[in-house]
Amino acid sequence: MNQSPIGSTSVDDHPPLRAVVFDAVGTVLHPQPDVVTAYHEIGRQHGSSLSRDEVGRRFREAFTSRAETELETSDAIEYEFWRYVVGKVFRDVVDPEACFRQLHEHFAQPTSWRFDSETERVLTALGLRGVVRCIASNFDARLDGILDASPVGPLFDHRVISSKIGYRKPHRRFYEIVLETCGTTAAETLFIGDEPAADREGPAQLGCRALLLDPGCSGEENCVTQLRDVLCFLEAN
Ligand SMILES: O=C(O)COP(=O)(O)O
Repeated sequence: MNQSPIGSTSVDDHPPLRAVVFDAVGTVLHPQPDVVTAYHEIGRQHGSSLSRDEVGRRFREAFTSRAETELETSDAIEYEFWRYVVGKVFRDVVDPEACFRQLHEHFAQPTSWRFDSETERVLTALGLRGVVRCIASNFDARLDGILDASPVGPLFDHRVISSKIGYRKPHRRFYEIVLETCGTTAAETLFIGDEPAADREGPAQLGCRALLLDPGCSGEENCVTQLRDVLCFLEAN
């Protein structure tokens, strides 16, 4: 077990943890191949001659251009956002709409994703302790199909998906709905995820405990390097 700083978080005054809420993409779920490789390959099939590096640069620019204030959503809004991203990345494809549809469908396929190798073990261990396990994601309704196709899917007691509830992380309402869904108070609930604003600061503002998952963190408070550190955190709290 690596020495992450989880023990440094003293929460003696908190009630026991009764729920763990996992972010999806970048935490328990990873695209295979990675997003840039998939975009580059599918773009190429549609006539794009962009380099992989250029695809990556354009993707990051388009993806991060989303206003932090636009946190209300729906499946239609998510669909249009992804159409916008693909359009920003590829201006040299023969049929932009066909390219977009293929990419959108690609990321709906369970075979385009893999679960972190520790997910099943961590969820099973939490279940044996009677801890509620929730997946809470800014991904859209495509996540349902991916979870339904995996043995990992039924190990989550609840799913909260932003496009279905109308709010994206870090909108406060998103976390409130997670708590209502889990039936736990903020202090009884631990969030874990790879995005500081969405997965750590957002839930912490409501009084939840929250861990950033970052393989590169060292010594930082409320940051762990691997998924199974959640179990150590529960032991220590
Ligand atoms: O924005 C996304 O699609 C990623 O969503 P997630 O990291 O909250 O699962």
